Amino acid sequence: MTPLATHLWEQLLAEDRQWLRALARQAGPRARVALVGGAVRDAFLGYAPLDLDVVAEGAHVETLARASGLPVLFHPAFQNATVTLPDGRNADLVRARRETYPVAGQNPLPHPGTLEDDLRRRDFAVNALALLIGPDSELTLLDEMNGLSELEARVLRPLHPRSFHEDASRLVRGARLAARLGFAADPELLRQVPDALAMAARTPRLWVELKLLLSEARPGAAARKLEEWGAGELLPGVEWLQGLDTLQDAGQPVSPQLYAAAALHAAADPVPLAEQLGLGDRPAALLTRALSDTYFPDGTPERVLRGLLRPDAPVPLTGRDVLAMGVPPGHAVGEALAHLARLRQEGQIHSREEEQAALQKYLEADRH
Ligand SMILES: Nc1ccn([C@@H]2O[C@H](COP(=O)(O)OP(=O)(O)OP(=O)(O)O)[C@@H](O)[C@H]2O)c(=O)n1
Ligand SMILES: [Mg+2]
Repeated sequence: MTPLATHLWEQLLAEDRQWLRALARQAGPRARVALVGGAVRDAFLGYAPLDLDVVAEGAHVETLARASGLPVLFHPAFQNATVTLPDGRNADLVRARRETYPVAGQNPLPHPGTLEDDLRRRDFAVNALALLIGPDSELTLLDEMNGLSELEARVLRPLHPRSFHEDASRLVRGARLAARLGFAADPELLRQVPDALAMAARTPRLWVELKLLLSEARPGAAARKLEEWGAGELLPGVEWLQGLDTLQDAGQPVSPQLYAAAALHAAADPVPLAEQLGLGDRPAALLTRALSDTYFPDGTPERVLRGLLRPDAPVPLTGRDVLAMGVPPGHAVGEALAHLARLRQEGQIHSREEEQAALQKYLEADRH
């Protein structure tokens, strides 16, 4: 048992270690059970892994998953079991497999394989480490693809020359990881960028990953990576997305919807982009409201987006402004605001000064 394997193991939640130990014991000495992918990567980097992917070789996955007594959703085609852990998180238990791509861009076909095959089929070396858990809980780190040294160097390298051609979504996954973890692109990644772009339209998973990018902690930084790598065409509006990152850094919460709306604003043709990303109607509707002259209070998504996209947009007068101009509290305030809204809609007032002048005129007319 190496100190590193033990160290990685100790990053896991105690209840997750207990579940994994039980799985390995249940699988027995002829099988191999390993924690793989992002969980091992994150443990190495010092983040507590919460999202567990487990590979089993030489065991019957469904039986193994059900032995814990936890709720299981089993997908026979992929020999993949989703187990709901006691605290509600989902963990994936999958049969070790090789993959072939009969049609590049489409889902691969799974074939039974060894644990090593399963590591070789993955996206990046840093995601291809396995922490083996023996039947007596002995731990071994399996580094089939040189992932450790690349984790230390903080680089992302695809595992073979046709990686991005077969699965172009890896380009977007790479940008998400690079921005989130501060990793750099290996020259081999950059060499494969054109392959991914050529396949993008035929790779539904790429658009799923791009939508996930909008839910990263700092989507603007991830979009910037895509641009730096020569793939800026996948997501327009990097400057605005980065502007939203800056607002978030300053403590303003920004939802994925808001990021999506900003990207749509930058798109030459927003309708197909919204469709490809599966955004639904809400980001487009948010964008329309943000670009309108309707009043929205400070801190609302409409106002945040308007401040970004139309920094010179006049800020309409509010009830407080109307009170400050001497209107008594009560229905008169609402009437004055309604009057201003009407003028705004008719295009008669275009600035804060014009709003004030129009209100002054309205109040004077009222007095006479
Ligand atoms: N197109 C893909 C998707 C996933 N994987 C592999 O499956 C693992 C788990 O996938 P996922 O949970 O999507 O990614 P993580 O690496 O765990 O990253 P995240 O923190 O974003 O979940 C990855 O680490 C990687 O080994 C892959 O090779 N190719
Ligand atoms: Mg994950």
